[in-house]
Amino acid sequence: MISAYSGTAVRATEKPLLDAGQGHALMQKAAYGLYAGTVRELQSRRGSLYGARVTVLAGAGNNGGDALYAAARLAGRGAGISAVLTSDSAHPGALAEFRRRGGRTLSLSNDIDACLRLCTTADVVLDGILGTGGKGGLRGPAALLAQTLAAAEHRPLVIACDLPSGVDADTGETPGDHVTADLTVTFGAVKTGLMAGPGALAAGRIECVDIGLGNIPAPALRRLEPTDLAALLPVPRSTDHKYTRGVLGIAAGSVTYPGAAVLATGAALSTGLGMVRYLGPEPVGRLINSVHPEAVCGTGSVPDTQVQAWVAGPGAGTDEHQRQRALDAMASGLPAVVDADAIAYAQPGLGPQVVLTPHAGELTALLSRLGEDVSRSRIEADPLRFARRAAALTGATVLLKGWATLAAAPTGETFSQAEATPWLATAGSGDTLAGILGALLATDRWNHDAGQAPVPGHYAALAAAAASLHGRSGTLAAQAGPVEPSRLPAAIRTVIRTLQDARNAGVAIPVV
Ligand SMILES: NC(=O)C1=CN([C@@H]2O[C@H](COP(=O)(O)OP(=O)(O)OC[C@H]3O[C@@H](n4cnc5c(N)ncnc54)[C@H](OP(=O)(O)O)[C@@H]3O)[C@@H](O)[C@H]2O)[C@@H](O)CC1
Ligand SMILES: [K+]
Repeated sequence: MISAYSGTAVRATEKPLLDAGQGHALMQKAAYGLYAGTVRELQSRRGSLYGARVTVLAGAGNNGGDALYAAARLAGRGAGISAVLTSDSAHPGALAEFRRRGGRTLSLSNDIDACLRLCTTADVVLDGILGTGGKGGLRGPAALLAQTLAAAEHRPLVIACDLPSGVDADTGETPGDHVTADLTVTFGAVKTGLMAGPGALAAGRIECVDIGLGNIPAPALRRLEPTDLAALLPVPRSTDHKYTRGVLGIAAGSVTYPGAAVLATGAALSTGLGMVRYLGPEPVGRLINSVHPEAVCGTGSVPDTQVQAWVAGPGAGTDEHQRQRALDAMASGLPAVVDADAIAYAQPGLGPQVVLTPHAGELTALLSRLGEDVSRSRIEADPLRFARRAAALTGATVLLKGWATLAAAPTGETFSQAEATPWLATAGSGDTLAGILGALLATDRWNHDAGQAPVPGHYAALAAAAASLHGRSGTLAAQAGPVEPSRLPAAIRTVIRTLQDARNAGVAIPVV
């Protein structure tokens, strides 16, 4: 599990250490981590460091200090080092060491063209303009620098020091121009802003360097890793039969949109469960059975159907019966995935076992109905805040889909998963995610262990697991070309088998 903390929390944890005079030692550890991360990246990309051109973008604060010290170490390995000073001042000790190692410096305010050239002709750019002390986006010439880097024809490798400059460490917002990195080497703890919103996209791959900060209070955000995912996947016990494994009710699809029901059913069956009971129009049931003969299809009502969890909404359109089933599923007290058209029926007072699965547009409409007018672009700029807000207002768990998909519990626990491939942005992809999550809810052991209340955030963890499984399956399927959602079930089974085989063998779980 990766835990992320707000920049504010990390700074508060650092404060006593700084007051005790350990600032220099902490900076040396951070700089060494950045140096080592850069060496690894360069060696894997070009085989050697010798002769690599490294340009540091150094701001006035400690972030620039880290990057200058790291570059000074790189000079010791044969790299040619230069720095663009983006402010009138720079960390004095780090600048002196940088120059002592032969680094040359240019001032951004003196010769902007030469500085831009230094960036676009580098092999590696170390971004040390702003760290956790940054406020607002990049300004003036530093903003131009970031734009030039983003548009460069031969883009150098960009490694962010602690976080890409211009990203808000607490929220992932990018209020103005910002650096986009290939790799972010972050210090002490992963910052929340690297795993949420535009910051997650700007961060690239994340490496965290331990600099001995000790414990930071409760994480703001968590991310499931393969071992966590494997532990949440359903494994049948030898005493199980189809009913004890878990039965999922699916009230999805309509005569207008029958395919959504087929996709949700296929994904649920591939995730592994005892049975799918489908409720919906007869022609849709017949279509499902032509692909999945094992699904039990009917036209009945939710209260008359015995299941452990529900999926409601995908492809339901304006079908009145499906609307009633979605309302009944939400009121049933059972875990329920409420997707697509059914999200419109969500009201305050739901429990955490109800998982709403909006994208940003659907969340805009939901929040507006709940009395909060906020634009889609505002939600996309700060998804963490609005996923949590929707969870607090409805009492439900909210899975907000996006580049980094967020799962927020009404009690505040939040997960971020970023395994998805852009190839998954296709019609039918959401129906598949709903089916996967439905299967995880139907087979969830808390469901079957009567009398035990799930821990807070439990349904958010399951929603995150579904998002991770969906993303990994999409990435695997994309290896064979553009992803059709109907191809995802085969990939889901492969990902699950890989995770379970590795867990059973007690070996490190490969990242699919
Ligand atoms: N603390 C520690 O123990 C350790 C910290 N470490 C490292 O330090 C980093 C935090 O360092 P930091 O506090 O010096 O802040 P940092 O982000 O470098 O710069 C602040 C400066 O930028 C300025 N400024 C602000 N916004 C601006 C803008 N939009 N555009 C332009 N300028 C702007 C601001 O000016 P002001 O607003 O105050 O006038 C101030 O001068 C942290 O991320 C990590 O890398 C590690 O070494 C490990 C030990
Ligand atoms: K930075």
